[in-house]
Amino acid sequence: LLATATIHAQEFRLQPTPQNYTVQQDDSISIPRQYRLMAGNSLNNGTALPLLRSLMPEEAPDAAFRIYIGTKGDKVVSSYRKRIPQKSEGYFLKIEKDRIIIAGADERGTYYGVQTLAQLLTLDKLPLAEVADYPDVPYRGVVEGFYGTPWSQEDRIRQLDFYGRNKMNVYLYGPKDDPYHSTPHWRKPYPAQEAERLKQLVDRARDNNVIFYWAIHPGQDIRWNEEDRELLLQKFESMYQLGVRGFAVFFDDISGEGTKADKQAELLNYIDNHFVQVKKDVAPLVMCPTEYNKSWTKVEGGYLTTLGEKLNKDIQIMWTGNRVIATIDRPTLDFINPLIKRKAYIWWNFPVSDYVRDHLLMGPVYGNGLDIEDGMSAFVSNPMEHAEASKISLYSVADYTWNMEKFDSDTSWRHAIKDLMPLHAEYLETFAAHNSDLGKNGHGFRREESIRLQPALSALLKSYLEKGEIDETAYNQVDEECRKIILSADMLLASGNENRPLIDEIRPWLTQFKLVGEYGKTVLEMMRLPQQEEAFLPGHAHAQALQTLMTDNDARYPQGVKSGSGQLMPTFDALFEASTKQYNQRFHTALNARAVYSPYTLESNVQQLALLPTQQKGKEGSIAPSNEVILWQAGGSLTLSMDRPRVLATLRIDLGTKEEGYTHFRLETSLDGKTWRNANLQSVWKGYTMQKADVKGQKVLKIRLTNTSGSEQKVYFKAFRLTEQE
Ligand SMILES: CCCCCN1[C@H](CO)[C@@H](O)[C@@H](O)[C@@H]1CC(=O)NC
Repeated sequence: LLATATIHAQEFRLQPTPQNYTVQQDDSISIPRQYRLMAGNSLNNGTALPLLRSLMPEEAPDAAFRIYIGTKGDKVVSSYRKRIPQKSEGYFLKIEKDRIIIAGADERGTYYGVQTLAQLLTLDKLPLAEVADYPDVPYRGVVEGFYGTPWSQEDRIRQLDFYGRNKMNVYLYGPKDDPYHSTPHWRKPYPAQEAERLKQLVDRARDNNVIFYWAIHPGQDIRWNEEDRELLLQKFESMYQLGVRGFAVFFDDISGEGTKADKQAELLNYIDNHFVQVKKDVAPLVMCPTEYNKSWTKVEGGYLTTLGEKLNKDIQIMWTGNRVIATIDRPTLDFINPLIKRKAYIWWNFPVSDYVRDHLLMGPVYGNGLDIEDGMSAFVSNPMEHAEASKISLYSVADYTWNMEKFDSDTSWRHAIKDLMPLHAEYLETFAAHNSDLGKNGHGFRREESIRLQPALSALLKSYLEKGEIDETAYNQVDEECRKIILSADMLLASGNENRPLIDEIRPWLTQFKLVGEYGKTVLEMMRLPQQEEAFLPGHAHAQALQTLMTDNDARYPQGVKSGSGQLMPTFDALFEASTKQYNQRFHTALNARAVYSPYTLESNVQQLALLPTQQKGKEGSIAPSNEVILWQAGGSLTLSMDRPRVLATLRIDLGTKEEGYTHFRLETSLDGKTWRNANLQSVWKGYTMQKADVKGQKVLKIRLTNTSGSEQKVYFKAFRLTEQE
């Protein structure tokens, strides 16, 4: 506890950064043990008072110290009325020698004033401070909208408490793989147990002054008729009975009938007029369009303009930016807002990692404009399936959306890490700094990684590759960082209960991170020895052993676990290869000089498949699955090439579609890359989407899968696995 207090005292900052915060110079009071509460009755069924009482338990009617708390219009704060910012969710907080005043523009503003007081109370003395504060962006928070394992109940409870502390006011529940959110069961009410858990979340959201939005994803099989419309409204009504007061309809990642703009608008206006406006205590309806980013929009097609013209004005329209994964800037908003005739409700696809699941995205939030707060109605982040690990980014999203012009990416990132693990902050920062880039991916979105070490890494590599020399300064910096990497991994793995949920989430990556540090140290030693015939060998063998260990993936993550993949590993691999080649030339040997070896290479002109990693374990080979909807263009193909002809035993493919879906594709094999022969596919189990090819005993060099249907096919890429004959 002492360490925490020390950390806080050293670099105390309020989170998110307030609009106005002044402290009377080195004047403070000790935290009052007792106080007399003067509360406005507008707070009676709100959550500001319970939070205050949890922070300062000793109420005493005759205490000298007083706390005045209320919203604009309450008598108890009437003399401070003019100090309250005229902005929704604004508040005025003042600490004086004998009193504290918290006056909100509305109940949530008052609650945020108490949250700010909560942070000041972590100091050992209360500064005589004055805060006049309010948010830049009206709706700020998180959309749980990713593919993959939905967050657990515990994850979500911790998330909601985190949103309350960080002044985020929106959580949209929309996990793609919840069958009651999407096809097939969106029409059905939740079974009792799930309903009870959702009710707990709704209650927890209310405690944290967070609007819990429940989203429905009906587009894949909705019929535009009265029956489905009523079933959807009944589902919303059943969620309303659970306490939900925010509703959304997502039409993203679908195909077919459900994509029609006029039908979508008709349904949404009906819901607005017959449900949202009737209930009176429900937040504005939110919808996610099918064309939700600029690269998927054909303006002349009229989809967005139809929504812009027809949708009731208070219905919010989501937007991910110029691409599926993109940062948001002024030109992005200047494109979309005029089309939809309202301010976009930004769905920011970061730090979501469901398309690069072997990576963690732990780096700073950066790249969004700092001058665009007036151009959006909301900014919600679609996070990783790793709830705790996502908090680094979410902390900064809260900071950015509350006070955009004062947002400082690096300061916010460092404080996010301190907030997550105050006692191990330096170790978590080392880990996070080297686990931020996504690697190559179908969306072309990249992030900076190992920023502070980059100059040393490139100097070391450059002097070694070009002059065979060692840049001693760079060498020592990289060597020291490898020591810190190994130390950080061990300290975090052994960090016990400080933040066990976080360590449980990132453990495979921590193990990998330690191997990266050891690999770096081993390669650095090799660099010193390519002229020594005997001494070089153990290091080379150790480096290869570490390479093997780094590809031996954790069973829970079949697609692999990557760490330091942006800067560290490419540099260490290049140095491994260069020093081994030097040794081979000097001693006319043939030590293996390839750092990353796989017998399979993948080529494809289907953008989202082209960069999927291939794996080999013993006799098994695979292309890593993707979680997304793949837009497979007509004529598009994927080719898996071997390093030499190999005899197949089995080949299984799963495109997530039924029998007839496979008629759109042709599977072929080739021994020379020129002449191809068809391989028939048949379903493995009736009614399942996995298919097997009759390739047993065939010697092949290449395998090719082509969309021969003449039109784009939207499929999944759930499996592409082969086994070779012994
Ligand atoms: C075909 C591209 C699918 C893009 C899917 N994006 C995310 C990134 O992978 C994924 O989490 C999914 O929920 C989301 C859909 C989306 O961006 N909706 C506005």
